[in-house]
Amino acid sequence: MPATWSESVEKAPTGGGVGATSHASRSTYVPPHLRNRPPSASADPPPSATVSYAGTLAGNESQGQGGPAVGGFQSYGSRNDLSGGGLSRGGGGGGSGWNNRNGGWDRGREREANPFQNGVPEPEFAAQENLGINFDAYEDIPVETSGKDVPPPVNTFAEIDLGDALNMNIKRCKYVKPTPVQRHAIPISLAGRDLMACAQTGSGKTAAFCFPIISGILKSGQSAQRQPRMPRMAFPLALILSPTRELSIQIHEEARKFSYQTGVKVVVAYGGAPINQQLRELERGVDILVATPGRLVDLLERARVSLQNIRYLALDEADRMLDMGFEPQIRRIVQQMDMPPPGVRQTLLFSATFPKEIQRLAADFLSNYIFLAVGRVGSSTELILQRIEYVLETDKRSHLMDLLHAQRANGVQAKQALTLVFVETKKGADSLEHWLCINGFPATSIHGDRTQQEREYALRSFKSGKTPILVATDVAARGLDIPHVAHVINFDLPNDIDDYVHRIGRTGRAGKTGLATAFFNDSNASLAKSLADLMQESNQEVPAWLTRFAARSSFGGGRNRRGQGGGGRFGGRDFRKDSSYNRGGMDMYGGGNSGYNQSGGYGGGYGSAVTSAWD
Ligand SMILES: Nc1ncnc2c1ncn2[C@@H]1O[C@H](COP(=O)(O)OP(=O)(O)OP(=O)(O)O)[C@@H](O)[C@H]1O
Repeated sequence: MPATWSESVEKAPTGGGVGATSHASRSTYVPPHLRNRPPSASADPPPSATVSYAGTLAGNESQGQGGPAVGGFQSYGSRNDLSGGGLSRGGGGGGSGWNNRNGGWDRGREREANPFQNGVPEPEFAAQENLGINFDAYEDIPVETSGKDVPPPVNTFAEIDLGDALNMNIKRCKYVKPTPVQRHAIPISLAGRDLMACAQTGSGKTAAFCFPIISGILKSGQSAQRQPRMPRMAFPLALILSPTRELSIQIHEEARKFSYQTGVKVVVAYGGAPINQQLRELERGVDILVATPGRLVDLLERARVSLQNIRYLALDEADRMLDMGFEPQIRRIVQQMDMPPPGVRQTLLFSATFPKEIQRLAADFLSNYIFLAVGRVGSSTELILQRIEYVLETDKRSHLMDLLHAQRANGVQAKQALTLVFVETKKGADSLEHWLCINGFPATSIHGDRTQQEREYALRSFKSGKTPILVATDVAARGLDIPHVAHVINFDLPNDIDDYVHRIGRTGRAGKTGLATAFFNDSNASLAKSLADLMQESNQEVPAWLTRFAARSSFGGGRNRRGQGGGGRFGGRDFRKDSSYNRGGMDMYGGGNSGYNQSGGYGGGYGSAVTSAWD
């Protein structure tokens, strides 16, 4: 089964004809002004615009799912084991053991595409990246938890009762032991507790929320239920929301690996792709729905999804999901539809950054939750070497060229050294991509003005090394896990330090090291203080000129979600511990909602409007 829309288009027998960029096997560059054109008889770009690159990598692009199509899978067969019944919470494992959900998949097992295959036989997965994870890099990482009765962490996956099928998939993923956030978050979630978890980029948060959800569904024996009177409506048990389409696609791919041959069915729904295919998938049954908010609202309005059976709600990049751009949609989905309230469902919020204002807002969605911070809240990992260079606006391109030439001279190339370049605007991305290509550096771009098909193609072309430079807006800033991103360049710095943290976090993942370079000039003065502070906290060398900028601009304000705060951020970062938030002596650790911000609408005055790149 093609995992994404463009895969399905590319695999369609009609072939080609969906625009020049749809040629999966060609490393052709299409200038921005020629994109989004209707198909022509010959989709080939003009020869002058063609940049051929890294012939050695040709053919590396098509990474289909390999396995047979799932199509036609209709039901879980013998899932008459709804003994769990209701929406009971809590780990509740007891001795009852694991419900056998294999019936449906057993019968249709040959139909379940192997998510591990990716076009190569399963044993070769052993050569995957995760073997190299450097756990020493996480050895002395500070961890803080707060809340009532925090379950103790575990040291190994074996200590946790996740079930055989899931354990098998963990082995298939080559996860030898849990990362720090997994060590703490998984037992908390398995105990049925709500969780707000903050852990550094690339530290394994996806598995930290997926494992307990899959395990909980398996344990309960509940399955994707159907209402005979509403056969076309899907009733997922878990909802995972993320801010971008590409991140939803990635979470879906990960969750499918984790739930392989467990009988747990994962479906993804995101904007920009034809809704009909997603509707068909949903009709076949769904346990875990991964979605972007906009598409989910559409599905809810069409009455094709009901949230009444939701037992698990996970928000990835939760601070982003609750900031001004997404908050109304999230409230609509979570509070104004038919989803069970906090205390009935279990809610898991994850991000690498959690501004206090957002924590306060998030409390509306949680019940008696545990706050977990692994590493410094919102800090960057020390695995990333950060360099800040003063570069005038007019010199940025030549400076970038120097960096890329130096990189090439060092012999690190193509797939082994991908470079991600962040810019401020969609136009700027197109223009820089074009300029790089005509200067002999194969690049592609991802931003909100590109079609979804082009976005997915660009990402695959980048991952494969065919175009080892990706010019991106913030649409690629969060969550994307792309192996071999060796260098993140902030050609234009963001206005917000948290965005910077997420952007540079595209490198230095899963214990590996990475490099992040930023071009700074006077127009970034408002970021100087938070940037200098962040670098200091991450044991980076702060240039003297930046310290001077920071001293000068510290009065200036600027858009900074972190607020005044000051001082080290580790310790007391659960906003419930901050007396200024703890109005009226309310027991913030008590059950039920916090009572803050019930009306919604955070007015903190930060954050740019959500661009069309999102969702
Ligand atoms: N226990 C583990 N052992 C080895 N590798 C792991 C383990 N857990 C996760 N990984 C790998 O670490 C990488 C980063 O994980 P993930 O994408 O979940 O990070 P994240 O914390 O969500 O990052 P971000 O904040 O950028 O979203 C992935 O490639 C994942 O497969």
